[in-house]
Order: sequence, then C-alpha cells, then structure tokens
Amino acid sequence: MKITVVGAGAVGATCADNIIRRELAEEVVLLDIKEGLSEGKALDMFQTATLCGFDTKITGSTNDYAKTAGSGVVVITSGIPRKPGMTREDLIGTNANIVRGVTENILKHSPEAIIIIVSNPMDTMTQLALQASGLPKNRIIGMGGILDSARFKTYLSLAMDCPPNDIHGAVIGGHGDTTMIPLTRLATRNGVPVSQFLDAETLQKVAADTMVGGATLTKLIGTSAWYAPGAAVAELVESIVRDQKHIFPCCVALNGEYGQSDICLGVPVVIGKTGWEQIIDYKLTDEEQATFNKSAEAVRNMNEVLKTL
Ligand SMILES: NC(=O)c1ccc[n+]([C@@H]2O[C@H](COP(=O)([O-])OP(=O)(O)OC[C@H]3O[C@@H](n4cnc5c(N)ncnc54)[C@H](O)[C@@H]3O)[C@@H](O)[C@H]2O)c1
Ligand SMILES: O=C(O)C[C@H](O)C(=O)O
Repeated sequence: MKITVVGAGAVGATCADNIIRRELAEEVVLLDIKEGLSEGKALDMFQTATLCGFDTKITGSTNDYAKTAGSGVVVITSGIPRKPGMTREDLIGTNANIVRGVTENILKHSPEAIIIIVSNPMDTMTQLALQASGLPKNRIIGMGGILDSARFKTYLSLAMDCPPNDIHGAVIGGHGDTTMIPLTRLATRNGVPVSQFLDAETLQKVAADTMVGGATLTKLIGTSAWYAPGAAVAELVESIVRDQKHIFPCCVALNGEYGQSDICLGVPVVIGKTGWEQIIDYKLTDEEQATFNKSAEAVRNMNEVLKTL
C-alpha cells in the first residue's frame, strides 16, 4: 500500500510521521508545492527509521503527482491555517481552490484512492472534494471529529483527574467553533456516565472548552495545532488500512441520516478498508437533534459560498 499526504506543513508532516512510525504502509509520499520542503522533511523523517524501529519508506515530491501514483489512501492537508482571531471559515477563499486542484491531480494518478480531507473549513472542503471528485461517497472522509473527540476526552479527564484512556466520548456536527457538538450525555468513564462524576456547570465548561479547542491553541501558538491533528489522521488511516472497523465521528455525506441530506457533516461511522462503511445512529434527543440541525444549517450556508468562488 502507498499512502500520499498532500501538504508538508505542520499537519501534513506530523501526520506522515505518525503514519510511518505505525508502519501503516510500505511507502508514504509527502507532496507540497514549496520546492524542496517535502523532500527535506521526508528525508529527515526517514532518518528516524533506525531510531524509531520502522521500515516504511517515505519520499518527498515537489508538486509531481506521478510520484503519488497508485496510492490507496490520500490525505489532503494543503492550504493555509488560521491565525489568532480568525475562524476556520475565514480560510475558504484560499483553501477551496487549493483543495479542488489537489483533488483533481490526485485522481489522475490514484483513481482508486480513499481521500481524507483535513484542510479547513473541513466540512465544506469535504463537500467540495466529494463534488469535484465524483467518487462514491464512502471514499471521501473529512477528519475533524476524531480530533474534537480527543480534545473532549482530554478535558473530561482533566476535570475528573483520571486517565484519558478511561474516557469514551464523541463530538459530532461541524468542525467549527460554534458548530461542533460534544455529546456530554453519552460520555462515560469506564462505562459510567460522566454526569455521575461532574456537575452540570463543569460539564458545560468542558463542552465549551472543547468547542473552542482549536482556537485556544491557535491563540497560544500563533498558528493552528498539529500534534493532535496529525495523530488523529493516523488513527483514521490505521482503521482503513488495517480494516479495523472502528467507530469514529467523521465528516461524511448524509442521505437522510440524522435528518439531513445533501451535506457532509460529522456523524459516527464504521471505518474499514472501503472507507466509511456504515453510519451509526446515536438516537439523539430532541434537543441534541435541534443542535445538530443548527450545525447543519451553518455548514450549509458555508457550502453556498463555494458557488461564489
Ligand atoms: N481538520 C482538522 O482537524 C485540522 C486540524 C489542523 C489543521 N487543519 C487545517 O489543515 C491545513 C494545514 O494546516 P498546517 O498547519 O499544516 O498549515 P501549514 O501552512 O503548516 O502547511 C500547509 C502546507 O500546504 C502547502 N500547500 C499550499 N498549497 C498547496 C498545493 N496546491 N499543493 C500542495 N501543497 C500546498 C503549503 O506549501 C504548506 O506547506 C489548514 O487549512 C488548517 O486549518 C485542519
Ligand atoms: O483550529 C484550527 O483552525 C485547526 C484545526 O481545525 C483544529 O481544530 O486544530
């Protein structure tokens, strides 16, 4: 299996690093438009092979898509990140053209690929990739919910002073500061509802912190995050290439599920070797469903902007 990561910036490089360390492919190709950047980062990463104990080969490519030919999975991270004070949606003008062009180039050389969209605003970029590629919907997956859920679980573990891996929880809806939906009702600590450990006010704060998790990091760092985003992508890639059938919240095309159609939005899906294989019904309460509908409306409005670009 060959895996391509487009964009050798902070997220793309971290994602590639996680993929090779987990040996998820025989070969990883890192592609960027900046001359030498991907070749340099790939060589640097490959020089960790004997130090970290992996044999996956990684090479770089300056915008030569022939080198990506035959990829089974392609991760698109190319595009600008936000700066403090910006929303992800502010990036649409620049990133839509980048994601459209990259998707078209990828398909010329890897027509069978499963495509993972990371570039922001991710929900709208996933919709764009679905339209631009014409691929079956199960092969287009937006990554945002795995990251948001990891942040949710981290904040819950900090609030309870317990190990993060004892927590289960999911964030669905859009990958935006106001559109994501941390499902507090369903979160558990080793099977026990988190509401048995935390009062309503604390749970509300955890949910609010989760929603602005990316903005908080952007303010601290001066650009957006990459360690957890890169690891979250690798988790998704692993479930595809090892056919693990994990349930992850991912941005996928809805056709009536969760009461929405003609939109890509974050819902729990089974991830295996054919991409996203099944949408799981969390059976939302009326209140959760109303929040989900509001999230869909906001993402739909952003998708409309695509028509003007
Ligand atoms: N979905 C998520 O959970 C999530 C998480 C983190 C970041 N992001 C998004 O990922 C994107 C990348 O973030 P970053 O921090 O890595 O940014 P970055 O600036 O560090 O890297 C982006 C890279 O894309 C490259 N690039 C631009 N146009 C290209 C093209 N046409 N072809 C190939 N490469 C191209 C740039 O040269 C640059 O190296 C941003 O849009 C960011 O908002 C999404
Ligand atoms: O916050 C951002 O702009 C980047 C990314 O979507 C994130 O959540 O870290």
